[in-house]
Amino acid sequence: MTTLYDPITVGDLQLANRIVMAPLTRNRSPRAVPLPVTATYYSQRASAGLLITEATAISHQGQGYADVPGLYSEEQLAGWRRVTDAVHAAGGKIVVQLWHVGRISHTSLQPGGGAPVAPSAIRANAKTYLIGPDGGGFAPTSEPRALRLDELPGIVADYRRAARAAIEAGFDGVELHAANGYLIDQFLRSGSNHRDDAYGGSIENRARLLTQVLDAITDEIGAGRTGIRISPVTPANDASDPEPQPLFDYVVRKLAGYGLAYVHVIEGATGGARDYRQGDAPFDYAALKAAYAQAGGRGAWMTNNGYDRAAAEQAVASGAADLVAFGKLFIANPDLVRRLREQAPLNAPDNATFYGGTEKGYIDYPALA
Ligand SMILES: C=C(C(=O)O)c1ccccc1
Repeated sequence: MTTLYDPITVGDLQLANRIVMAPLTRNRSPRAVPLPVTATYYSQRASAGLLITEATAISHQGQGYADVPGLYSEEQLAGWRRVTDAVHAAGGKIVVQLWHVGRISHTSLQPGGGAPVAPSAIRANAKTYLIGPDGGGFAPTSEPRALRLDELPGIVADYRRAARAAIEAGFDGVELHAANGYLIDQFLRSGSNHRDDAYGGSIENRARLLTQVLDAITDEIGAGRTGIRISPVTPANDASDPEPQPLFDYVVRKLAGYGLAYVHVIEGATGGARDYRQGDAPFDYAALKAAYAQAGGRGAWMTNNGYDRAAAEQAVASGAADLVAFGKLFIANPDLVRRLREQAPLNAPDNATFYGGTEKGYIDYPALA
């Protein structure tokens, strides 16, 4: 019987186990440049089968929070090379999550102080994290402007460029962030996409940007080094669609044709209730996985959100998942793999130091003796 601790080949990547560090925003990259301490943070956790970095902006326009990293300047790439070198020296594998926030941003973070961009000019009922003269805090996101058709090829090119930059920075691959109410999810969900052109209305149209971005990334670096994250029913960042099952059934059937390394699925509300639902019926994750397989999907299936050791072991043993991603548990337990395998006690995460700050709550969690 397959266990959480067995190796697995995921696309072009050979992973030592099926325990994944989920992407975790930590707001510790001033001027969007990862600091040397970030290399320590990720290399401490290198025993994970796979590390997925915190969400990383593909462009200045794609930035939505203070002190989150980017992948679009030489200084940022140099910062990430420190990280990939340190992780590889520790025997780990790491991919970078490629992120465009769309409307989840603020004019103070945008090029020239402009409006954030989105599929439609619909303000999200959401907040973002800003740092001002008296420190960090959350503020309402700004009113976005609708992207013009002629701007979309430029955004696709930004994803392609970032994917190439990721490989140059030493990453083993990329994860396309298509979840949690950010740009690609804003196009997918009818609550945020009211376009009346080829990128709005039908499910096929709302998924068009996703497929064009995946075409570009997989053409640039290969599908075997490309994963994707989706969140069918999350309400994060005011994401909403009343019919998530047909929408994401279509999405995974399209994903099946790419030969991706993996599909990463947030089950329920991100960081919240696993049984959260949008629309009339509970979301059927087994049906989603079956639709992907039926359409020829061969990528690994990664699940996330609120798993403990028993649930993760059960998910892999039953075949419901090939890998399980852990977020907060990896913040507090750099040696989570060992602790799960040995059923050792777990450090409790300190919520007060999740976002922003220094080494406290970042690299000072103890490993087992
Ligand atoms: C990138 C994020 C996501 O995917 O939800 C994020 C951003 C800010 C705080 C927490 C999470």
